[in-house]
Amino acid sequence: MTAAKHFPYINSHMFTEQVAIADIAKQVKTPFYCYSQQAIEENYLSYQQAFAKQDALICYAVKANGNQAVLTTLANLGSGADVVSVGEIKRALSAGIPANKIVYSGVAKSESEIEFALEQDIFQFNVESEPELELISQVASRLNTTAAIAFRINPDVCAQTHEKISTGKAENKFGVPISKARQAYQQAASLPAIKVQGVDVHIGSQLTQLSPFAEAFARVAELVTQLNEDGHTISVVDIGGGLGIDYQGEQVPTKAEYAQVVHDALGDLNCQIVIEPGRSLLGDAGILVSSVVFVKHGEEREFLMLDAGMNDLLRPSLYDAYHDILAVDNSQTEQQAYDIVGPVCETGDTFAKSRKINRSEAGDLIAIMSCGAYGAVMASNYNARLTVPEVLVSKDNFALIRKRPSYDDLIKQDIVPDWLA
Ligand SMILES: Cc1ncc(COP(=O)(O)O)c(C=O)c1O
Ligand SMILES: N[C@@H](CCCC[NH3+])C(=O)O
Repeated sequence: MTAAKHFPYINSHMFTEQVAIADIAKQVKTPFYCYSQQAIEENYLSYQQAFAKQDALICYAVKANGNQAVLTTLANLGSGADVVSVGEIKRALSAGIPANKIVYSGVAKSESEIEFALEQDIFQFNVESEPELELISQVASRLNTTAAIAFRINPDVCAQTHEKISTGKAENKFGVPISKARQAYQQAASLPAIKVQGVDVHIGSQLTQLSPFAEAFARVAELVTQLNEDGHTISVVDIGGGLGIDYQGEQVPTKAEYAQVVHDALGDLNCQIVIEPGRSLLGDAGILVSSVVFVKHGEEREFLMLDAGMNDLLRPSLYDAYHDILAVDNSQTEQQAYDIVGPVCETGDTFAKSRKINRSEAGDLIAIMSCGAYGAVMASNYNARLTVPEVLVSKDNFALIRKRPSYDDLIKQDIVPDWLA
């Protein structure tokens, strides 16, 4: 829903100062992802404004959209990065995000990944288990350096979101149980090459209620007080990401309301607050543009067959996620209910069922809305389909920010052993 605000020119010929989606489609060919630079900037600035009264560092969650042009847009605004792999550290650094604004999350960091992060001297390791802590201590000792750490605490709070993207319940793989946290910090303080710096929490993604945040942050606040009493110096509280966006008319909390909850729970601790937003920075800033290949009159349903598939945008198949779907040209106003599907050989390759949109025909352009986050990054080559290009629109300009690879590139990734040739 909200994405429509950033792409007014999709459904209208009135906004001629903007780039028309149809013009991009002519040059780039569908399917392609299209992002609005202005929307990304607006979203970042509204976070900055909401947290202006707190000592806060925004560390964009690179996993939501790791395109170098997207990262550069955020780096230019002063953003840090929340990363989960060496690949994401390299992407962030290459976009100009300094290492001292990088926090590193993830449940299974390997020795070589830890070594790389230490060599870059990142701001903080968000440690998710005791064995990980021990490995970081060993590697840091070997490199004769110190690792600044926070434990990611699992507060056992229900995030009231889809179960596949809920991370803060006791049964989830993430973090150290809050009941074991003081013990874990004791261990950290006793290990060489470790500097205890912060406490981290992230209870899930696409949260549309503030109460789970409030509950988790209250538990963190209590823990920070206890840890300080235990003799540690906690100077950073990393509150993770998770603020949801409006996909289907949901009433989502504003960034200001979210910041108020943070302030109410953590404001007295005298800590720097790290925020790791992903979806709420990128989600409504991107769309997937596709063409209708065929309209098929099934026995029970009308199918709109698109050239984009589940390999390009996995969210509807994986989470039954709702995305608004619009006809790019709205000169036809008659509505029709369609099952909107892709070309992949799976019944699950369905973007929407019985969805009413403008009556469409083969060759028409269709926009799938609000897929700037967890869209292109989750794409695959399933069915030997090429990953789709990405485009960034800025005022009346647009630029290709990711090329469509060739089939040759795809085929050459595989190696046929000599004995088969
Ligand atoms: C540790 C961590 N931080 C930040 C995020 C970003 O979350 P979101 O995109 O919901 O803001 C995620 C993803 O859920 C995450 O796992
Ligand atoms: N991939 C998920 C979000 C996962 C967040 C990662 N911790 C989505 O598309 O909604």
